[in-house]
Amino acid sequence: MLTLRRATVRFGDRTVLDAVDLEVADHEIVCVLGPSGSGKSTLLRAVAGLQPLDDGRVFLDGADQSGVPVHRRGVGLMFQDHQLFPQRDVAGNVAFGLRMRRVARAERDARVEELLDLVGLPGAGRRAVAALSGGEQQRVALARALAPRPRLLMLDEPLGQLDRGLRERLVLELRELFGRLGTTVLAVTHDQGEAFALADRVVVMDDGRIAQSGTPLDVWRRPASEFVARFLGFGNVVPATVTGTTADTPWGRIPVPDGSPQGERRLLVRPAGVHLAATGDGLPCRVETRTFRGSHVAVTLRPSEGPLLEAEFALRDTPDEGAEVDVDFRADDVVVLGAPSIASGT
Ligand SMILES: Nc1ncnc2c1ncn2[C@@H]1O[C@H](COP(=O)(O)OP(=O)(O)OP(=O)(O)O)[C@@H](O)[C@H]1O
Repeated sequence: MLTLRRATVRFGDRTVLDAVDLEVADHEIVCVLGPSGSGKSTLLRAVAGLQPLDDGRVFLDGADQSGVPVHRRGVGLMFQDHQLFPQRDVAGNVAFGLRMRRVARAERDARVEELLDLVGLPGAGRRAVAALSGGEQQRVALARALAPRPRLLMLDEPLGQLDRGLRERLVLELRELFGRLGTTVLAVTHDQGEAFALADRVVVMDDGRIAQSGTPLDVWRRPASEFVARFLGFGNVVPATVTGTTADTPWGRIPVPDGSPQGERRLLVRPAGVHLAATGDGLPCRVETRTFRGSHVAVTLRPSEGPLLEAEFALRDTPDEGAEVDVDFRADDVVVLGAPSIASGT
């Protein structure tokens, strides 16, 4: 449906999109994730036709979009700040794209009603947008973007300004809605929770390039690089020498999954891979901090050797702050990262 071939954008001598290849299939929901400045919005703008490419091509349904203006691309856009028209009521906002396409009045009204039902605002057509809550405005913006039946819907930080609870609810609603409508979606967010909940596939960007692309589960389970691992919030990344199913690390010898890359590597231990062991059977550690996280407790451990270790334990197993414990490691939650180690620091 959407194909980017070596899409490149430069601002002065800075390459903000660096020969990006990306495909989005019909009905697929793809979320582009990455730190601030990694080029996510530029990617969306390039697909929409708001940002010319310095090199490479964008294809929609196989057709090269070079020279095709924004309004001819058949894409819907929804930005973080909604950009609703304050002087128009809800129906006037939702009908905007339909009016631009000169859709007849009766059809327009019917479509607006249908859309407002769809986004959970039935009968809200006459309300003033200024009197709506943030979440309601977000729904109106979504209805407006969906009204002309775009072949591709693009969302830039769609839930950015809303509070956390509302975001978590809306993201599930969005996923359900897009699934029901069969909408093809390319969304951009810096919030990994949002991306993982919404997407069929996540694409992690690092400085204008794609660092990893895969299902949320794949990316979570097997981050491709230290950059991706750290971006996902994993802190236990150390240099290691991998031989067979064992790795020599600053925390001692630990097991790694069968088939792991061999030799000098970076290695990630997910917090769930750190387990309490019988005294004298593991790496001695002191419990530094405990943070209650609902279903588990996140614990920082200071080992007798090596850097601080992040662990998570079930509520009933969590040792007290200051306690001395021994831990061992489970291979299932150890990931030998792909690229060879760059010999430096931790
Ligand atoms: N019109 C422009 N002129 C010059 N530099 C620009 C322009 N637009 C974006 N940039 C720069 O390009 C880089 C990528 O910007 P972009 O907005 O695509 O990043 P992003 O990943 O979406 O970031 P954020 O999450 O903060 O929105 C940034 O360093 C930004 O300052």
